[in-house]
Amino acid sequence: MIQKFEKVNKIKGELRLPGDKSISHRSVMFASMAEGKSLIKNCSNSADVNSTIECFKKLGALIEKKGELLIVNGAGSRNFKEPPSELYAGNSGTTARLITGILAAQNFKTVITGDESLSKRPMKRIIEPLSRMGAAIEASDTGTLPITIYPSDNLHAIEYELKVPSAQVKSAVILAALHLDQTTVIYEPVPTRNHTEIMLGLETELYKNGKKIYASAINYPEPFEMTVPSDISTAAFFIALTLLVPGSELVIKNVSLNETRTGILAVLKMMGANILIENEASENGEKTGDIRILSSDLVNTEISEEIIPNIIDEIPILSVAGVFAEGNFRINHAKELRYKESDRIAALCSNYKKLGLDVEEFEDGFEVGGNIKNNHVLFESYGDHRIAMAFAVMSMALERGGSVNEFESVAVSNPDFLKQLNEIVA
Ligand SMILES: O=C(O)C1=C[C@@H](OP(=O)(O)O)[C@@H](O)[C@H](O)C1
Ligand SMILES: C=C(OP(=O)(O)O)C(=O)O
Repeated sequence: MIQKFEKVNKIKGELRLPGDKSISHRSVMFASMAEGKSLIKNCSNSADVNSTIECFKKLGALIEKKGELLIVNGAGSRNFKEPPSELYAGNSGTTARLITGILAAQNFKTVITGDESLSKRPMKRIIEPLSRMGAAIEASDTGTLPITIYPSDNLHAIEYELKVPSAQVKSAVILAALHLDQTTVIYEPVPTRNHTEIMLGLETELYKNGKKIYASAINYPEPFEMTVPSDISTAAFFIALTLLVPGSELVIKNVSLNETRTGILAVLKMMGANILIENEASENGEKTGDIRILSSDLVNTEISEEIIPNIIDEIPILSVAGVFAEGNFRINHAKELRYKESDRIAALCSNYKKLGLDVEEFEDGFEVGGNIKNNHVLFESYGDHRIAMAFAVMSMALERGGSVNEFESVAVSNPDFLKQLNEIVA
C-alpha cells in the first residue's frame, strides 16, 4: 500500500503510545515460563510481539487478551510441550533469537521459521554461544532460518564475552542459563539494552564500558504483574516530527526512559533539540517519564561509537532529523544496521538519493547533506517498519509532501501510527 503524506503545518497535543516492544516481548516470554498467572498491562500491540504470543501459545502457555490486559498462565520450568508444528517468528528478530535460548533447554525438538526478511538475518551469532553451552542447534550453511533445536543432555553453564553488541544474543544466552544450576557469566564490553537483566533481577558488575552478568536457575521467572511503559523507539518518530514542524509542541506520556534506550534524546539534545522530561518515575526497575518536545532548529553533531547500540533502532529517524539540520549528518560504526529488517544503511542512502541529496555510503554508515532538489518523492520502505515511519516523517516535513510504499509494514512495531498522527496534527 502506498501512503501519501502532505506537509504538516503544526503538531499539538498529548500522546499515549503502546508498550515498549523489547519489554513486551520479554514480559510475554517470562510470564509464559513462570508457573502460574501473570498480568501484563499496556503490552505492545505490534505484529512482532504477536509473533511471540503465538509461539508461546503453541508451546502450551495460555495467553488471553482482556481489553488493556494480557493474562498469561505460564507453564513452569521445562514444562513446555512439543508444538504441533514449526514456530513462526514472523518478522521479529527478538522472537527468533530469544526463544532459541529457551528452546535449547527443552526436551523436545522445535523448528523456528520466519518471513522473507527474518530468513535472511544472521542466526550464527546465537548458535555459536548456545552451542558452546552444549545446545544442539542446526541451521543452513548460511546460518539463517529455519533452525532446528534438538533436546540436549549436555547443557552447561559457560563464561562468554559477547562478540557483537547485541541485546538479543546476550538475552538468548541468559535465557538458556536460567535452566541450569551452575552460573553462566556473560561479559558485555559495550552496553546494550538491559531489560532482560532488570526484569529477571540479575546480578551485574561493571566490566570495561559495560557489564559482567550472572545468570542461573535461581533467576528463573515467577509470575508477576507489570505495566509496560510506552516505547521510546516508537516515540522517536513523533519527537522528530515535532522538532521539525515550526510552532509545534507535543507531550508523550509515560515513556520508557531506561538509560540503555535514551541515546536518541541525548543526541537530539546535543543537536539543539528542546526536549524536557517531566513526571519521572520508576516501575519494576524501569525508569519512565513524560517527554515534552518543542520545535527546534537543529545542528548536526558527531555521534560517538559507544552510543550506537543505544540508538540502533532510532538511526533511521535520527538521520531524517539530520537532513533538516545544519551541516551534514554522518554516522559510522553502525554496520549492524545492515542486519535489521532491511539493510537500513542501503535503504536510507537510496531514499536520500531520490531527494537529490549528496550521499556517501560506507560499509558501517553514511553521510548525507546538500539541498533537497526533487518534489514529492515516492520513498521505498523496503517493507521495513522503521524505514516506512522515518520517511513518513520526512514527507510531512517536505514542502510538497511525499509518499511511502509498503506502508502496512508499520504494523510490525506500531499498527496505530496513522491514528496517533491524526490525534496530534493540528
Ligand atoms: O533485544 C531487543 O529487544 C532488541 C535488540 C536490538 O537488536 P540486536 O540485539 O540485534 O542489536 C534491537 O535492534 C531490536 O529492535 C530489539
Ligand atoms: C530490529 C528490530 O527488531 P527485531 O530485531 O526484533 O526484528 C526493530 O524493531 O527495529
